[in-house]
Amino acid sequence: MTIPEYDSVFRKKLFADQVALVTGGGTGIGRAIAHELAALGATVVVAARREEPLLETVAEITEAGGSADHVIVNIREADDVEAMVSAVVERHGRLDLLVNNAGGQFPSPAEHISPNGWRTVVDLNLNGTFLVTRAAFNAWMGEHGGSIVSVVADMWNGFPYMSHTGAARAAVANMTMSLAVEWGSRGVRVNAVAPGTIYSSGMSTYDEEFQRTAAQQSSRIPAGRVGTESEASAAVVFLLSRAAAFITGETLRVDGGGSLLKAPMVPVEAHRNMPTYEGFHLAREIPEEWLPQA
Ligand SMILES: CCCCCCCCC/C=C/C(=O)SCCNC(=O)CCNC(=O)[C@H](O)C(C)(C)COP(=O)(O)OP(=O)(O)OC[C@H]1O[C@@H](n2cnc3c(N)ncnc32)[C@H](O)[C@@H]1OP(=O)(O)O
Ligand SMILES: NC(=O)C1=CN([C@@H]2O[C@H](COP(=O)(O)OP(=O)(O)OC[C@H]3O[C@@H](n4cnc5c(N)ncnc54)[C@H](OP(=O)(O)O)[C@@H]3O)[C@@H](O)[C@H]2O)C=CC1
Repeated sequence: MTIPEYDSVFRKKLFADQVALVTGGGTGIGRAIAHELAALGATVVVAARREEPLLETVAEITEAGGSADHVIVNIREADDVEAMVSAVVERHGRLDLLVNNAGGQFPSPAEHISPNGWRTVVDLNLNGTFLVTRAAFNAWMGEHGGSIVSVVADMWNGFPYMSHTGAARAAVANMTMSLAVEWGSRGVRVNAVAPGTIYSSGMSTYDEEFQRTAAQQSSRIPAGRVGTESEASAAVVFLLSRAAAFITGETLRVDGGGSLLKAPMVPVEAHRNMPTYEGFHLAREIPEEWLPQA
């Protein structure tokens, strides 16, 4: 059976002779990015903790005529990260493109997140992203230039029930701006992509109730639907490419307009637990019918 080519909107050989590292590249959005970059001529290294999905993705890419291999890494471990980046540069002689896609979290009301649960999610999404970015700069990009894109999330207006990841992703967006300034003179562009709800394989890591809530997001998204892995990939590939040569420090939303709506992701229960403030006797008191009814 012939493997159909990745139907990228970008031109073939766009990344010929370039080497890309995609963390979390064995599954979901990262896997789509790895496929698209390989179809555009890059040699792609996919990296994550579990070897099986990485091997599968490498096999798929190879079968489709692309060039790929893998490294096992826990991006929360600084030594692992250094070893991963050294392996890429030793094997392939360069590292032009970095996609910080590895990440994740669990849904929970904030008051039930344990201290270790909070630390784990921040460690993965913020500290891990920093460690990989720093290692790529020090091992190659600082001297030769490069392009970095981190996958964050729709954390504008907060991220209720995922407050740990919201805080960590907002921090990555801020770090993206800092590094764009620090590393511009070294020929390194640093950007981020903020997906809204994407129907990726990552969704199946959640329980059914959460997936139902995610599926209901369509009515709160101007596009009228959730997004695809390829839609997230296309934005990452654009920012990595020369088409974005004058873009750095940016976080690009890929959310069908969902982040523009002020409607809460989770409805607020009717309550009267926030007493009003009226500073003087002439103030207009909110009438009963304007207050939530029991
Ligand atoms: C709202 C509508 C929106 C609807 C809109 C939907 C938008 C969705 C947007 C986002 C989608 C995606 O990201 S999809 C991608 C999803 N993919 C992933 O999340 C994969 C990566 N995730 C992970 O690996 C895990 O979730 C993560 C916790 C981060 C790391 O796991 P580890 O095995 O390394 O960690 P563990 O040792 O198991 O756990 C470390 C601590 O975290 C706690 N912990 C772990 N899972 C927990 C859980 N489910 N609930 C409570 N606490 C948990 C543990 O109890 C530990 O704390 P102590 O017990 O105190 O020691
Ligand atoms: N799908 C969505 O709606 C959205 C997704 N995102 C983000 O997009 C990115 C990709 O997610 P998606 O494809 O949906 O889900 P996946 O769960 O499929 O992807 C997460 C990837 O990260 C890897 N990973 C997790 N922890 C580590 C670690 N400590 N070290 C190295 N690799 C790690 C996982 O591999 P392994 O477990 O083998 O290590 C996995 O390949 C994530 O950052 C996610 O949070 C953001 C907004 C929305």
